[in-house]
Amino acid sequence: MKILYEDTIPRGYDYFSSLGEAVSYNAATVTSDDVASCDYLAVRSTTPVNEELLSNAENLHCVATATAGSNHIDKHYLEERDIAWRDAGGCNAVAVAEYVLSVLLIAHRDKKLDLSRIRVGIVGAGHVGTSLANLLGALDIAYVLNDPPRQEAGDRRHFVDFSEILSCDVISLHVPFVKEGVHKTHHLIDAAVLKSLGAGNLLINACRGEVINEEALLQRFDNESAPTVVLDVFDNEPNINTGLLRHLWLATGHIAGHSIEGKLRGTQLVYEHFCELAKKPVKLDMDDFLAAPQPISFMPRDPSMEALNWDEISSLLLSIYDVTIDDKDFRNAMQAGESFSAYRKQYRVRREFNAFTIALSGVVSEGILRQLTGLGFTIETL
Ligand SMILES: NC(=O)c1ccc[n+]([C@@H]2O[C@H](COP(=O)([O-])OP(=O)(O)OC[C@H]3O[C@@H](n4cnc5c(N)ncnc54)[C@H](O)[C@@H]3O)[C@@H](O)[C@H]2O)c1
Ligand SMILES: O=C(O)[C@H](O)[C@H](O)COP(=O)(O)O
Repeated sequence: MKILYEDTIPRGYDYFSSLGEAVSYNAATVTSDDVASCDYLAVRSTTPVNEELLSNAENLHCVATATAGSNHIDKHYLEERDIAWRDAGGCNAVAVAEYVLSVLLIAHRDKKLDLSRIRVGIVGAGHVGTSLANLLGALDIAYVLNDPPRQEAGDRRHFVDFSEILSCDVISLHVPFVKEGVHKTHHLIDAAVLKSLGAGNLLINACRGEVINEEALLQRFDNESAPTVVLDVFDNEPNINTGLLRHLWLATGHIAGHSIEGKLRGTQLVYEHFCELAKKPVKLDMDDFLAAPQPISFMPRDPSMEALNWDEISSLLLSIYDVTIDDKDFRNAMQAGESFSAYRKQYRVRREFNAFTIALSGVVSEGILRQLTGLGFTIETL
C-alpha cells in the first residue's frame, strides 16, 4: 500500500509508514504523475485536489485532508471516480477558539471593548463555534449562536437570526466556504452587511477569506466609522491582497488553527481514517508524539473570589498565546516580501491551554476552579 502525503503534515512519515510505503510531496510542485501509483492521498488545505491532480491516479482509494475545511477538494469529481474522501473535522477547533479569545483579551486590554458588557455573535456553531462558545461560557462572556443548517437539522441549542448577529459587539465567523445553495457562505459578509457595522463592531474572520467580500471591505474602510477588523484568512490565498493589511487591526497568515495539537490531531484523524478503510488496527496515538503537559505558574490573587478578574485572566492566557506576536511576525514577513506560503510553513511552536497544568495550593473557590478547567487547564491541588 502506498501513501502519498503533503510534507506539511506533522509526523506524516511516522504515522503513514506504519501502514505501508510512505512518500511525501511538496504542494507547490506536485503533479498528477506523483499521484499515479498511490493508494491513499493525505493532504492539507494547500493542495487543490481536482481532476488535474488525480487524472492519472488509477489505484487511489481515498483522499483525506488533515484539516477541518475541505473546500480544496473537488468532491463531485471524487464521487464520479468512486474515490472516498474524509476530513479532520474538529482537529483544530480549540486552537481557533483560543485565537479568538486572545483577540478579545487584547481588545479588552487596549480598551477597545469591555468583556463584561459585550455580546459575541458566533456564526457557525460547528466544532470551532462550539469550542469558542465553551471558552466564552467559562469566562461568562455573553454570546449568541447563528447556524441555520444546524437549526434546521434539529440542534436543540438556542439560535438567533443573522440580523441579530449584526447587533452584536463582536462577530466571529466559523462557517465553511460554500459557493452556492440555500446556505451559501460565499460573500456572506457583503457591502450591505458591512454598511450596517460601525466603529463599535469588531469583525473576526478565522474561517475562509471568501466568506467576506474583500472589495466591499476595502471600500468600507474608505468610509466613515468602519468596523474594527481582524483577519486570519484572505481571499485568493496564497496570493493575497496585502493592501488590506494597513486597514486591519490585527492580521495573521491563516494560522489560527496551527497549534501543535491542532495540526497533529489532523494527522491522527487522517491516519485513523486510513486504518479504518484498510481494515488495520489503530496503533498510534498523538500523545506518543507530544510532550506531557507542562506546569505553568499561576495563583489567583484572591482564591476565595468566585471569579478571576480580567487582568489575571489576560496575563495567564496571553502568556500562552498572544495573537499580537503573530500579527507582528506576519506583517514583517509580508513587508519583507516573503511568500504567504513560506511564512505559514515556518510558523512558530504554539501549544493549546490543555498542554499546561496549574498547581494550586490552599482553598480555591469553586468558581475559579470551574473557570480554569473550562479553559482547558488540568488542575493539581497541592
Ligand atoms: N483559520 C483556520 O486556521 C481554520 C481552522 C479550522 C477551521 N477553519 C475554517 O472554519 C470552518 C469551520 O470549522 P469547523 O471545524 O467548525 O467546521 P464544522 O463543519 O464543524 O462547522 C461549521 C458550521 O457552520 C455551519 N454553517 C454552514 N453554513 C452556514 C451559514 N450559511 N450560516 C451559518 N452557519 C453555517 C454548519 O452548519 C456547521 O455547524 C472550516 O470549514 C474551515 O474552513 C479555519
Ligand atoms: O481548515 C482548516 O483546518 C484550517 O484552515 C487549517 O488551519 C488549514 O491549514 P493548512 O492546511 O492550510 O496548513
